[in-house]
Amino acid sequence: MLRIAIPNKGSLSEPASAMLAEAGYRQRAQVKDLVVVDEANGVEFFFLRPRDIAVYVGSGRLDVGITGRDLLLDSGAAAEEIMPLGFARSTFHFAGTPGVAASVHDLEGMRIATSFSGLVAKHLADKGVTPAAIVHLDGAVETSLRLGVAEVIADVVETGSTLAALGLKIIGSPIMTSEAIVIRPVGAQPAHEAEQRFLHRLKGVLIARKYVLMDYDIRNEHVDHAISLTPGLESPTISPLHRHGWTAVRSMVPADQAQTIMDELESAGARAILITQIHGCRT
Ligand SMILES: Nc1ncnc2c1ncn2[C@@H]1O[C@H](COP(=O)(O)OP(=O)(O)OP(=O)(O)O)[C@@H](O)[C@H]1O
Ligand SMILES: O=P(O)(O)OC[C@H]1O[C@H](OP(=O)(O)OP(=O)(O)O)[C@H](O)[C@@H]1O
Ligand SMILES: [Mg+2]
Repeated sequence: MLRIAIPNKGSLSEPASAMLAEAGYRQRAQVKDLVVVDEANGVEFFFLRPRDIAVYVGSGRLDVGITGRDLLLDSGAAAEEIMPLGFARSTFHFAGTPGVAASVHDLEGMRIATSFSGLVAKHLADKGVTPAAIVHLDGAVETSLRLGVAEVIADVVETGSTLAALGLKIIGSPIMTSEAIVIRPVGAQPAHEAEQRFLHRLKGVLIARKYVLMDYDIRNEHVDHAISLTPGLESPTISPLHRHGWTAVRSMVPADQAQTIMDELESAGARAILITQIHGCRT
């Protein structure tokens, strides 16, 4: 059986489970369930702390896992990213009270509080900066400044509202950008047929979320122009309409551009333009 690590809590947990359900896998009946066996798909899911997932996968005890890119780098585990999943997007920054530092080089000799000590230590070493200390905290890192534990923090930023609420400013450029990813042990090949199927299913979910299906009718002489607006992933489907001189076109288009493309098709003479949501996909 393929053994997969899934986050049991935090920002990664719910979207990861939603994606697996969309991919047709059995999910937890209770939030406290630690293991779910999906016999039909040859998969066993282990619900683990997001931080521990890279450690389990890096050790080879589990075949694949879903975690954050920042957590993978922070762990230093011998696991590698094989697929980005597009949720739990964030950036990772240094921050402090206004004026405390302008760039990473000003952090020399300062105390830096973070939940990502491995990631911060590596980044500072790469930049040739030696802090006085990296203070490891489990969370609520922003509060550490007010309590005098550190001069600067390094933390996850999504909307920036936590920093803004405390009057803190970002220092320098982002240390990294992160999102949920699939990982496997460094150098491992897909061990099981079930692993290939798992990756294909997730890829299918990503495409189904990103695209919609567009149908429209257009006069034959405008087909070439219309197709340049809706080229599809490979090639659009073209069928003759019963009404003479007209063609029906079906194509996949990026969901976030669908309305603009409809405007352009309408101007190009297309009629009966329909959008249908895609519930599943294999390319
Ligand atoms: N506000 C956020 N928006 C988007 N992604 C986030 C946010 N906070 C954390 N993450 C991402 O979630 C992952 C951290 O997961 P983890 O579950 O350890 O922390 P968490 O989501 O902050 O949960 P908690 O702090 O409640 O334990 C990282 O990849 C991080 O980039
Ligand atoms: O830029 P924002 O949208 O404000 O999001 C970023 C905040 O979200 C996370 O905190 P979380 O709520 O997980 O608490 P934690 O600090 O205890 O991890 C992160 O650690 C930041 O504090
Ligand atoms: Mg958090």
